[in-house]
Parts: sequence; C-alpha cells; structure tokens
Amino acid sequence: MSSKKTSPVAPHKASHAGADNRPSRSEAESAVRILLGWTGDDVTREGLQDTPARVVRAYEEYFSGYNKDPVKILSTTFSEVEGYDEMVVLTNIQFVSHCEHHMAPIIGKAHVAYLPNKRVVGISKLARLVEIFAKRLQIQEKMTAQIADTLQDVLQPQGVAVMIEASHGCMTMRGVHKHEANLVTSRMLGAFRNDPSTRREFLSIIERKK
Ligand SMILES: Nc1nc2c(ncn2[C@@H]2O[C@H](COP(=O)(O)OP(=O)(O)OP(=O)(O)O)[C@@H](O)[C@H]2O)c(=O)[nH]1
Ligand SMILES: [Zn+2]
Repeated sequence: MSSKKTSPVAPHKASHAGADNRPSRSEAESAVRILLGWTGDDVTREGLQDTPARVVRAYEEYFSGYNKDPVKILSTTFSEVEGYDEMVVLTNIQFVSHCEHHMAPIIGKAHVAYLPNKRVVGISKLARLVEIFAKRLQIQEKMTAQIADTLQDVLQPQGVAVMIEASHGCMTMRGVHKHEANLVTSRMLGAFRNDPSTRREFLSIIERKK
C-alpha cells in the first residue's frame, strides 16, 4: 500500500476504524504478548505476566483522544466580555502524542491563539483541545491543522494561530538519533494569515513566554 494515499478526514472526527472492527481487549493483550515474545524474552516469567494487561491500559490512556469530541469541548463560550476583541493566547501547552509511523512519543508544546468574534471560550478548553488531538496517532503537521481548523470551525473567530514545537522519539531514540532536533509547525488562519502585524504580535508573545 502506498504511504502517499490518504483518506480525507474531517478535522474534528476520529479516524479510527468503527466500533465493529475494533479488536477486543483480550485480542490487544495477546498482540502485546506476541511482541514481548518476539523481543526474545520469556513471556511466562513472573515480571512479564501482567505486562500485556498493563500495556493495554497504558495504550488506553495514550489514545484516549479517539473517544472525545473536540466540538463538544468548545461548546461552552462566554459573551459577557465587555466587547473584548484583542488576541487571546495560551502558550506552552505541554503534550505527549505518538507518531503514527513508529508509535514513538512526540513530546512538545503547543501555542494557541485566536481573535474573538464576540464570544470567548474557557481557556482550559484550548488545552483540552490540544489533549484530544495529541492522544491519537499523529504526525505533527496533521495535529497542528486539526487544532486550528476545529477552533476556526466551531468558534468562528476573526482568526486562529497554532504553533507546535516538539521532539520526536523516532528521531531521538532511534533512527537518525538527533537528540536536539525539534520540529516546528504552524497554521495561521484569518487575520493571522492575512495581517502581518497580527502574525507578528502572536510570534512576539510566544517568543517572550518561552
Ligand atoms: N512530516 C513528519 N514526519 C514525521 C513525523 N513523525 C515522524 N515522521 C517521519 O516519518 C518518516 C517515516 O519514514 P520511513 O522511511 O517510512 O520510516 P523509517 O524507515 O523508520 O525512517 P527513519 O526514521 O529515517 O529511520 C520518517 O522520516 C520520520 O522522521 C511528523 O510528525 N511529521
Ligand atoms: Zn515516527
């Protein structure tokens, strides 16, 4: 199968197989047992006996974002803001995700901004939005776009900016072994894309807060 073929997925929809095709918990534990045996270790020894169940519980946490609806998260907004219409920026939102090529950790920070259009959203919801998309199998570019596009679609603000900087385990712990390499991605929409001074203000705020 070519890795170039991608199926279009709405930014805020989970892209995993439907519930009907989802393997059971015991099938997932068996798969972990097979991988453990494949390493060359003895899967029957005491220290490894409960490992398949633990790994499946850990995966449940790493990939809990498939069960959450990002649109619902953004549904609580406030309009009593005395006409506040300046930039809202939440910087340094830490996250851990996993790359869809190696299932290796992606560890980084997201900076999220929007220019409100009469309504604002609770700031924790911006961090929750990052969490939902981080806790899925990702590539960084896709995660950046999903966060920005969902904010734009649901809040319909005058603009959205998302910047992510992250270290990829598949490049640091294995493969090319570049420990210091950080991938920086961004998506600018509306005023952040069209107005250079808005974009500059966002970039200077996140630079100061690093
Ligand atoms: N653009 C992008 N690439 C990523 C991301 N995470 C991992 N990758 C890359 O995905 C690519 C997968 O390439 P392959 O050649 O199929 O995999 P590989 O043989 O394991 O490649 P190496 O990592 O170079 O050893 C690698 O270049 C990874 O660095 C990401 O978030 N964005
Ligand atoms: Zn990878």
